Amino acid sequence: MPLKKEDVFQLARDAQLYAGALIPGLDDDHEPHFDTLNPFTQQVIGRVQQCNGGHVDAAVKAGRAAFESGVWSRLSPAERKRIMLRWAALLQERHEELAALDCLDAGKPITECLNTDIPDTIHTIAWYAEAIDKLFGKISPTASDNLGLIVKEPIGVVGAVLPWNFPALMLAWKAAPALAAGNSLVIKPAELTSLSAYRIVQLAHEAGVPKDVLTLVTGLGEETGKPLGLHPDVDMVSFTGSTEVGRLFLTYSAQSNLKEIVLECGGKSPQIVFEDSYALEEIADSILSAAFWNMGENCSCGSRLIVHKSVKDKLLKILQKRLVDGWKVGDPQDPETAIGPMIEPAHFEKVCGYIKTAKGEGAKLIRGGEALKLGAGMSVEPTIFDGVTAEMTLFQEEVFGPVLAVTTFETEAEAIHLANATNYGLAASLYTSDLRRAQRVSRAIKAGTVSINCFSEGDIATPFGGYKTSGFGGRDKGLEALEQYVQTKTLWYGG
Ligand SMILES: NC(=O)C1=CN([C@@H]2O[C@H](COP(=O)(O)OP(=O)(O)OC[C@H]3O[C@@H](n4cnc5c(N)ncnc54)[C@H](O)[C@@H]3O)[C@@H](O)[C@H]2O)C=CC1
Ligand code: BAL
Repeated sequence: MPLKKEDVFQLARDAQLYAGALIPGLDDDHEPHFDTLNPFTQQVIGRVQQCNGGHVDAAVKAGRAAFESGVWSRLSPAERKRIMLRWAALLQERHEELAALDCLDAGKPITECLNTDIPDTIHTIAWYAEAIDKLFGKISPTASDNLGLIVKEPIGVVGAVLPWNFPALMLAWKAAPALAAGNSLVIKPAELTSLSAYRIVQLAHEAGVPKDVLTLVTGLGEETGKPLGLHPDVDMVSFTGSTEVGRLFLTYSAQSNLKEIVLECGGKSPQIVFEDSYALEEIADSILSAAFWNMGENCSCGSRLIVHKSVKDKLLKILQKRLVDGWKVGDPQDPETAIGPMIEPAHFEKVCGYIKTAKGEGAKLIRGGEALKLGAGMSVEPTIFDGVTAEMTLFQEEVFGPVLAVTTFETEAEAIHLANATNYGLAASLYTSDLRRAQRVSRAIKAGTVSINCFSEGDIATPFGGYKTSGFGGRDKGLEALEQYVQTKTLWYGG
């Protein structure tokens, strides 16, 4: 019987939740482990197994043997699709349980988990399942006595290293295309949020994905993530997380077997509001969502508002009023809550540090800036700084919290210059009612996703990833993601 979210909340109160290795032969040894906490109550809600290099090696060996046996890699795409659709159906049956796990483990508002994270997780898996039996190879132009076929083959053993901010959804963004393409996959969730990953992988096995093909190693970055990055028999790693750790994966690859690396890292996304924007009341909610959705703990967070000087004061007034009327801060289990606690005390301190630095560098605090005690956890009031210049830390560095930096401009060229004036290039939004301006500016912004008159990461059909230090090696989502989990082979038939 699927668990209801109330049952999961009770299990968490009893500290009965668990996540650990899912590797054939090793998945009943739960030790050593560390505790996982509810960010709102700061109470232990369960245990997470601390996997080591030995676990990683066992998972990779299982994945390699399964890959060479063809049990999944040589299955017809239609058969893989059938199993993955069954997986999606099982997740649908369990969607309340999965939403509750991410709410409790990550402090994400339950309404978000129920309406966005888990439905998108399920849709991602179903979408790649449906895509995989509709991709055709190519025949090259040759003389009639030759035949050149260009075929796609799975890469082999893939590692997926995940962040804590969208635990279930980021797993799906990696696992769905990697498995649909026929690879074996070793998943390493973030140490702070492993609970939903454990359940989602169990359900994949129940649906028929062979246990050797899809394995899970829980644990810390150095002890579990690093051996995966350095493993000589892993063919590719797809990573989402900080740019700093993303760089490490490039060095792991260089130090080992030149495995392919795909990185989806941080951002400092601009939101440009031109003087000819649609009614400011109409765009205000979109601007606030970009800045404060998921407590600002989002790689595509629209953390820089670049606004034309003539409309700034009016827009800021509207934004502040909307923040008072909406955006309830509180217990993530409350369906009305829009802003929950920060993921952990250390991260809260980091966000507070950025607020302090912004004040010290001369930015003008116009809203928020205060620490908020939320249950036993901590959050930060949705915060807005005006007068932020391109030289300031708040303009340049990813805060990963609910802090919006406001900068003004006077010309279109200046707006473009400011938008591009960081090392990041993940996403951007622009607001204008001039179609030609929208076309010009969207092309000039160096970012992987540019939303026009809205804030969006697109949908599952559109690729997602970054320019500059926001990304490397490929994209999540879309058919582009599927392509990076296969390699190309030429078959040349002689006459
Ligand atoms: N998508 C994004 O843009 C994300 C950005 N971040 C940023 O990164 C900061 C730190 O957050 P973290 O969760 O600590 O992200 P992180 O980049 O440290 O961790 C992401 C993943 O990498 C693993 N990892 C960490 N150190 C490793 C190492 N030395 N070798 C191999 N694997 C390693 C972690 O266990 C986790 O699974 C945040 O404050 C935020 O600024 C965090 C999560 C997501
Ligand atoms: N917003 C989805 C990707 C990420 O934050 O890591």
